[in-house]
Amino acid sequence: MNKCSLAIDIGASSGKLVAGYVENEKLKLKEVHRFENTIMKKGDHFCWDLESLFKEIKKGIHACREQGLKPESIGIDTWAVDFVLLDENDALLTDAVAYRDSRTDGMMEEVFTHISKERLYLETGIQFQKFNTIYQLHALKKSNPEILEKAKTFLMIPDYLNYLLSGVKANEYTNATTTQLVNAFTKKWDKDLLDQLGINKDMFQEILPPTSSLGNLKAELVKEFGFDMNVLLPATHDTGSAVVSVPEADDTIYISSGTWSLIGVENNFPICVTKALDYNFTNEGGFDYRFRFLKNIMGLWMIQEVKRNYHNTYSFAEFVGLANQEIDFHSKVNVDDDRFLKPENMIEEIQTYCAETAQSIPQNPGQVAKCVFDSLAVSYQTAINQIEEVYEKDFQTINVIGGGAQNEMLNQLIADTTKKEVLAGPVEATAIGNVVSQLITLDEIKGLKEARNIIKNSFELEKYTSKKKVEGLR
Ligand SMILES: Nc1ncnc2c1ncn2[C@@H]1O[C@H](COP(=O)(O)OP(=O)(O)OP(=O)(O)O)[C@@H](O)[C@H]1O
Ligand SMILES: C[C@H](O)[C@H](O)[C@@H](O)C(=O)CO
Ligand SMILES: [Mg+2]
Repeated sequence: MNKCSLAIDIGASSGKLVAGYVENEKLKLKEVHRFENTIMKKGDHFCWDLESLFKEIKKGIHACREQGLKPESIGIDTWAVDFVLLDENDALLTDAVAYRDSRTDGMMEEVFTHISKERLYLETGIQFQKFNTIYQLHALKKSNPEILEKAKTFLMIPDYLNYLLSGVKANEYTNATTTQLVNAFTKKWDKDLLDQLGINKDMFQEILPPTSSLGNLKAELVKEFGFDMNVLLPATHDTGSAVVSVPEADDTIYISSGTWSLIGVENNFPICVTKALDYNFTNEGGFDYRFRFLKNIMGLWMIQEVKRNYHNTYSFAEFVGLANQEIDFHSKVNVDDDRFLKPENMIEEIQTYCAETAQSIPQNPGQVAKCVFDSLAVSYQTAINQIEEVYEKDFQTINVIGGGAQNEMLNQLIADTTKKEVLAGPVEATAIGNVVSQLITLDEIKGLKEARNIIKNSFELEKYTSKKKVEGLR
C-alpha cells in the first residue's frame, strides 16, 4: 500500500478518524473510529470536553494498529474560532469555552469603540459573527484580566490537540484567519490591532500554512501506540479542508453542509468591498493561500437541536422521510436570526417565530423538519443572489459537500429554489481534504490540482435539477 495518512476531523456534532491513501489514481478511505461531540455546561459557560476528545483521538490511533494500519502521518481539523490559553509552564489557564456560549453577547459592539467595523473588515476581511475569537478575547479581558496577563501561549483547538500529540506550539493559518485578528494581506497576526485592543500579542504563535510539519509524536505516545507518525498541518479549520474537496471550477458555489451551512466560492484574493461587508461575507484563509469567500448560514444545527428536543427518537434520514409527508406545509423562519443560535428549545423557538409571523405553527416532527429545510433553502438562495451581485456573474452549479449532502430533500429543494444544477458530495469532504493535504506533504500527491482530480475520479456525486420548469411553475 502507498503511504497512508490519518485524518482526525472533529466537527461540532461528531468526530471521526479516517485513514486515506492513493491507489490506481483513486483515493481510498477507511473510517477507523467515529464518536459524538457536543458542548457541555461547565460552571457558567458552555465548553468543549477536550480531555474526552483527546481520549477519542488516542482510541482511534490504537484502532489503526488493531486494524493493521500504520499511517505515516496524522492531521487534525476542527471547527473555528475557539481556543485555549497556556501559562508559562504550558498548563491550561482556560477551559475550551464554546462559541455558542453567551459570554460574547455585546462584545462586538464594545470592540467597535476601539476600531471601526469598516477598518476591521478592510484589514481582516472576516465576517462579523459575535463569537469570533476577537470578541471572545475581549470578553475574557473584561471578566478575567488576570488570565490574559498570565497567558504565554494562545492555541486554537486543533493547535492544542497538535501540541498534545507533538509538544510543538504553532497556529495554523486557515483557522487563525477565523479569529478576525489576522491581516488578510500580510497573512500575519495584526499586531497593531492587538495593541489597539490591549491584547497581549506575544502569546500568539508563528502562523504556519497547511502542508507544514510539526515533527513527530511525543516519545511517550510512540511508546503507547507502538508506532510513530509525522504530525502534519492540513487546513485545520474544518471548512478549509472541506473546500479542498470541491473540484476546481470557476462556476461553482459550494455549500459545506454540516452543523453550519458555509456557502461561498474560492478566490485567489480577499474581497473586502463595502457590498461584501454589508452582506457580511468572510474571506477565510484557504489552502495554498487561496481565500474562502463565504458566509455562515445557521445550517443543520437546527435539525440537530430538533432531533435532540425529540429525545433522538428520529434519525436524520427519518426526519427527511417525515418532512416529505408534509409537502403542503410551507411556514418558514429566518434561519439567520440570532434567536436560533442557542435557544432553550429549538422546536418551541421555531413555533414561536411562526406564531409571531402569523404562519401555520408546525405541530409534528415532519412539519418542523420541513420548515427547517424550506427555510435553509430560502437562506441559501438569498446568499447566492448576494454572491452573484458581488461577483457580477451567474454561477451554474452548486456543490453540496459534507454530511448534509445526504439530505436528498434539501438537495432537491436547493435545485427547485435556485433553478441551478446541484451536485451532492463528497459526504466526507472535510476528512478527504485533510488526507490529501497530508499526502501532498508526503509527496504522494503533487499539489492541489492533482488532489482535486483524484477526488473527482474517486467519489460519485448525486445530481439534482429543478423539477419545476420555470415557464410552467405550478
Ligand atoms: N442520512 C442522512 N440523511 C440526511 N441528513 C443527514 C444524514 N446523515 C447526516 N445528515 C446530516 O449531516 C449533518 C452532519 O454533517 P457533518 O457530519 O458534516 O457535520 P459535522 O462534521 O459533525 O459538523 P460540522 O459541520 O461542525 O463539521 C447532520 O446534522 C444531519 O443533518
Ligand atoms: C464557528 C465557526 O463559524 C464554525 O466553526 C464554521 O466556521 C465551521 O467551519 C463549521 O464547521
Ligand atoms: Mg464536519
